[in-house]
Amino acid sequence: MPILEVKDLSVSFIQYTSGLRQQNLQVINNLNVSVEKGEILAIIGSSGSGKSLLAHAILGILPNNAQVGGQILYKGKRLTQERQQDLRGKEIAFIPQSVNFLDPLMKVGKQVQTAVNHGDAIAAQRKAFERQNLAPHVEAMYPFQLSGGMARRVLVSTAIVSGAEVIIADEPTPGLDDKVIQEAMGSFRELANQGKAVILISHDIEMALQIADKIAVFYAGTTLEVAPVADFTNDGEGLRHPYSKALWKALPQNGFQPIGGSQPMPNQLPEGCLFQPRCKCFSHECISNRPDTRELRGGLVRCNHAC
Ligand SMILES: Nc1ncnc2c1ncn2[C@@H]1O[C@H](COP(=O)(O)OP(=O)(O)OP(=O)(O)O)[C@@H](O)[C@H]1O
Ligand code: NI
Repeated sequence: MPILEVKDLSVSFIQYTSGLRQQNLQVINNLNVSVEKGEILAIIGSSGSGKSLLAHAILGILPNNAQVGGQILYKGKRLTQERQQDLRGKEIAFIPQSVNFLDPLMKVGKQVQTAVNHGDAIAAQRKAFERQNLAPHVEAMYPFQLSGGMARRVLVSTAIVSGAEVIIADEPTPGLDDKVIQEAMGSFRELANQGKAVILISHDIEMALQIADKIAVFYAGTTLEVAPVADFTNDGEGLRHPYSKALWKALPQNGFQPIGGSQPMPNQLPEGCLFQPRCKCFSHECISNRPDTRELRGGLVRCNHAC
């Protein structure tokens, strides 16, 4: 059984346009994804595809004007708002996209100590800092005194000391140098090897392929495919969706064959398949009929024609 399972998740925002007119902006559409203990699931997809919103929906930190449909299950039980509040930072830890989540007025050592749920907080913080290559004097520093890489490592330390079973990291490595990225990835692998489930959100497909066990490909607020990492090989013939194949072939080592067009905005989604306007192999059915997610060859796909 997956430790965390997202079934048919939808998120929309109620927006007020001119006067009191209401508009419902659908930003996540019937999204399905799951993660097992000991596994790293990478979520890839371009900007605006819904990666951060999925993380926020799992943690229960969406803004008040968000409406959520579908189900999120943790250990087989529905993750209600109450459970989300109880588990956040304890069993489900979040490494946010922005280092601004650090409290600017609190020394970073103290911040990490407050994330410890069991045992000696100071010892746990020091052990995590050592593991993250943060020198002992860093604990007495404030966030503004840290480099971007150090601030990231403090955030990773917070997740490590929490002892959480599910760790969700949203773009943990933007703008960092290779060495720091490798270190961060090493920490995630270590957590997975300890039996934790890690969800890693990333723009960087190559990095995701290096570290993850399973890749979810997001597009316009849904999952077009979930595939074991081993399917991203050769010509991509093991992949299921034309978009994942196109992403794979757009990588430099695969000939850098870009695809035309762009991801539709949430208020301009096509009626049928979300990828249809950019798809080379669409049929009449794809224009009128949005395919459901289905299981295929040990993965998931949302395409009328994948076989
Ligand atoms: N509070 C909000 N109100 C209305 N629309 C929103 C809100 N928050 C996010 N969105 C929209 O939802 C979509 C998904 O946003 P999200 O932040 O999840 O994208 P992302 O995949 O994380 O992108 P990035 O890679 O840039 O971080 C975007 O179109 C975004 O504009
Ligand atoms: Ni994001």
